[in-house]
Amino acid sequence: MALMILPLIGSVSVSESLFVVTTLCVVYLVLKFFRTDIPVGLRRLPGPKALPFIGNLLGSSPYLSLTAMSKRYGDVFQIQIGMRPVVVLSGSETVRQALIKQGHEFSSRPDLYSFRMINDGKSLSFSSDHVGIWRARRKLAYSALRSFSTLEGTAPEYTCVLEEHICKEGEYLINQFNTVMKANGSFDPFRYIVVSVANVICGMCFGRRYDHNDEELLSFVNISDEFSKVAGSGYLADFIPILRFLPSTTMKKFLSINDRFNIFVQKIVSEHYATYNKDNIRDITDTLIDHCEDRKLDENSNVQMSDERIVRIVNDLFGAGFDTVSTALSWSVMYLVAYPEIQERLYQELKDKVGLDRTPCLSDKPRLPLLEAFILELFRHSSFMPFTIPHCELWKDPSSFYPDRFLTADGNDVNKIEGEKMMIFGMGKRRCIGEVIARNEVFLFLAILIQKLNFLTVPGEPLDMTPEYGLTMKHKRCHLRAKMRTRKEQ
Ligand code: HEM
Repeated sequence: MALMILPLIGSVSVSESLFVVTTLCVVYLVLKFFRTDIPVGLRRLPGPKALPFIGNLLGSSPYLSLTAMSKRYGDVFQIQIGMRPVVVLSGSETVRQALIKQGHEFSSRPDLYSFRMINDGKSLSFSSDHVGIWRARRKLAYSALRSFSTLEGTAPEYTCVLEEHICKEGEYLINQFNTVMKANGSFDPFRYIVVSVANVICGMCFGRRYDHNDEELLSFVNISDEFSKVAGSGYLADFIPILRFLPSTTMKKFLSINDRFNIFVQKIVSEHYATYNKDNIRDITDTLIDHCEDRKLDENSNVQMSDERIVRIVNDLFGAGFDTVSTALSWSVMYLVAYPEIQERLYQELKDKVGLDRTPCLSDKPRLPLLEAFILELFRHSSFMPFTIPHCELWKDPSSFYPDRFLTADGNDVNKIEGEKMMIFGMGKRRCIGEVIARNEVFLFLAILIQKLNFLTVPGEPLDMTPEYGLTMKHKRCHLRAKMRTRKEQ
């Protein structure tokens, strides 16, 4: 700014000069105000030099820029995003030290402007509260999820209600892929997978499912990438506060998705309140209403939460439950297409260990080690939630997609020690509470799809596996083909 003004100084008026000097003073004072002083005896963390107001530029793939910086500055360094100082931790030991050994200190979330817009600022996942109320809500959410996912199914062939929902949605998904294939010759995998996955969590939270063409459901699940971009710290006004006052199409879209989502959930919660019967708890929403009635809250923390806060937990579960799992499954289909020989091996494993006459089930897991290894490798290689991944030095030949790295030497089992290095669900006090459900969903949906369908590219359309940055990184929307497996192939 000063460089641009200096050559002109000879021809400017006194009032213009005064204006320039005043502006420079204000800028200086603002910079001084936001500068964080280091307490005596402590050192400033290493890190790249930041530009005033803008901070460090991370480009469109922040996880790659940060990985490059960690090579230069080490496992603990500081950057500046806009006007906010940010400490970056990398390397599994450092992350473990922070999130497990010093778990309490690191269990909060930053108080970002965009996070306050999610779930009216009362989100279990995004709000900066990390003690009393957050702990009580997390406990409640966890127990509601656990009791509902282990509940018995409505028919004897299903061991639990989660299995029943996934099996039914898996069959609907196959029919849907076949219908669209017949009509159009190809399909957009995410568009259909997201509805099936949303239906599983809808079944558990609200006891209902939606049609693949339901406009209301599609109006927010099918554009969840817009939400993910902002929630993945991609919104500049979170870091440069003055930008909040400027019109922003990103924020407009973000607010609109949040609104549609809240209205959708609120309507169902109101219907549940109207028909609630203590002796017939139908789903997770009823469980939460039941808790409001009983006030059976965290006995240890003496925390009292409003009814509204308790019922809002269902927003968090539904929101966290569909975007993550559908992103994982959509990537899985991309990898199956990208590595046809692995797809064939997975099909053979299913054919040999489960057969083709019955639908796979959750108890088939120990019989299908290659599928388990494929899922672990998918989590590792796609790293679609990039800020929880372990340092790549942990893996031999990290850029290859190689599921066998997660198998024992004889190939008959999953190598548990290697599997436990996979930290896509986070760790410590904020670790994902939906991990068991998510792992089961990805496993069973995939087993059902691979048993029946062979996924292929569309001729002439090369596969683009470049991830698009967001809280959950998605592949670009694309078209694929699927063919029903015939008995002849067996
Ligand atoms: C493959 C699927 C999934 C992945 C990769 C995943 C990953 C994660 C990660 C990385 C976190 C943040 C951990 C941290 O901050 O350190 C998280 C939090 C969370 N997840 Fe998941 N998740 C998945 C599926 C699910 C499902 C199915 C549900 C619920 C049904 C769920 C519910 C939550 C909730 C409520 C939180 C917030 C916890 C808190 O802040 O206390 N997730 N998840």
